[in-house]
Amino acid sequence: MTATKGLEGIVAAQSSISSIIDGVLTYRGYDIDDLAEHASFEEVVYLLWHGKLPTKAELDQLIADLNAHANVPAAVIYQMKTYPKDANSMAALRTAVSSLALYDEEANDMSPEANLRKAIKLQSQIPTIVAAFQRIRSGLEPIAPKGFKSLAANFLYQMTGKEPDKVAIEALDKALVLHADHELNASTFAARVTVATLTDIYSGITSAIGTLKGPLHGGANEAVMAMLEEIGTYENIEPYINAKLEKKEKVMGFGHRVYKNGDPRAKHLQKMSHELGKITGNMNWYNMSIKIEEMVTGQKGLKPNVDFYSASVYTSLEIPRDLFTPIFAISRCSGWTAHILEQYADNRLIRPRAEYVGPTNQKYVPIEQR
Ligand SMILES: CC(=O)SCCNC(=O)CCNC(=O)[C@H](O)C(C)(C)COP(=O)(O)OP(=O)(O)OC[C@H]1O[C@@H](n2cnc3c(N)ncnc32)[C@H](O)[C@@H]1OP(=O)(O)O
Ligand SMILES: O=C([O-])CC(=O)C(=O)O
Repeated sequence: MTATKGLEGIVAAQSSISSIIDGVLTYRGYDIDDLAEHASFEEVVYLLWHGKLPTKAELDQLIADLNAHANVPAAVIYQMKTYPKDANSMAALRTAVSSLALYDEEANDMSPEANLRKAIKLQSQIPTIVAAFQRIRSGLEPIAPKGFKSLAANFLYQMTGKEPDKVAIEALDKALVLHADHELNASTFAARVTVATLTDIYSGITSAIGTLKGPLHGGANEAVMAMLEEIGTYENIEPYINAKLEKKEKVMGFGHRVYKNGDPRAKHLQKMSHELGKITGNMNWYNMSIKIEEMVTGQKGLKPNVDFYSASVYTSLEIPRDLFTPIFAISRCSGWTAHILEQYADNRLIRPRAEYVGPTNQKYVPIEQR
């Protein structure tokens, strides 16, 4: 038995949800480029869950269901008010989502119908939790969702209390489409491993959120913005990036386990970053990002991943830096739940082996002789 570090190249599941073949990403066979240009996030959620694009009636029903379930139990909001004001945003989300299970009477009902209903509740309540977290720590009361036709619009409204503008809604909606699913990434794998024990969907999503939080995965978008802010000015880029590369430190937002010739989502986010920079009149973060890309790709051959340009996109939308990864979770909830439903439908416990490399033939030594 020989281990493969990080399970690189190991095919660990069959799935019909998304694929990465020759650098092309598809959701249910639809190219991400096509979906990014034309589909709304709600259409993508339907596609991931049901394997087909919705009819107008099916889409309207999904939007109505999402709106109907978007209110979070009062007890969860009450608990959130007791979180430390400087709580880590992903830790807060993980804790709040875990506690949703306590107030859902069908949390442990394993029927496919109940699991789909819980997927709808999670998809609509995670944005409410993220927006409530932002308001509570700002000393404001959480706001109930307004019943907009898009989750992006509801979320922006619930976070700011203002009517969101069209540009912001469209940009966030596209970002949600781009982040929705990604084959067997670490957080989706964590979700599948968790529910393959036949535990409940809330446990699976709680595992996934904890996994997405790390800077090698979803946490990288926040780390990219922290790096841009630390660099501060265009002139500082060269010395900063050169020093990092010389020290063999990672530049956040670059590299990928699967894509070696570039992440197909990054070009969409780069374009959005450019357009939003022009609209807001602040091209600084975009220009800095382009320069960093030139250096990292030029010197290391590493290409930007989905997290790199999403940092400047979210900053242009005036979203606080530590909400970038929670917003990733809002989107990826659709993929996580699709994978959980797929896992339940044809389940087998996920239990690989480890290659043992520790000492052998040890003999117990009584404590007074050690
Ligand atoms: C949504 C997402 O999860 S997308 C990924 C988000 N994560 C990041 O952006 C964090 C920065 N990137 C990375 O840490 C990695 O590229 C990962 C985690 C994405 C992929 O990791 P792996 O497939 O395990 O690649 P690994 O870390 O082994 O890197 C291979 C080589 O490239 C180098 N490398 C990889 N990424 C980077 C980077 N961002 N900056 C500098 N060097 C890098 C490594 O140092 C390593 O060099 P070596 O062979 O000289 O030791
Ligand atoms: O697939 C991965 O390893 C990480 C990633 O890009 C994602 O989850 O979107």
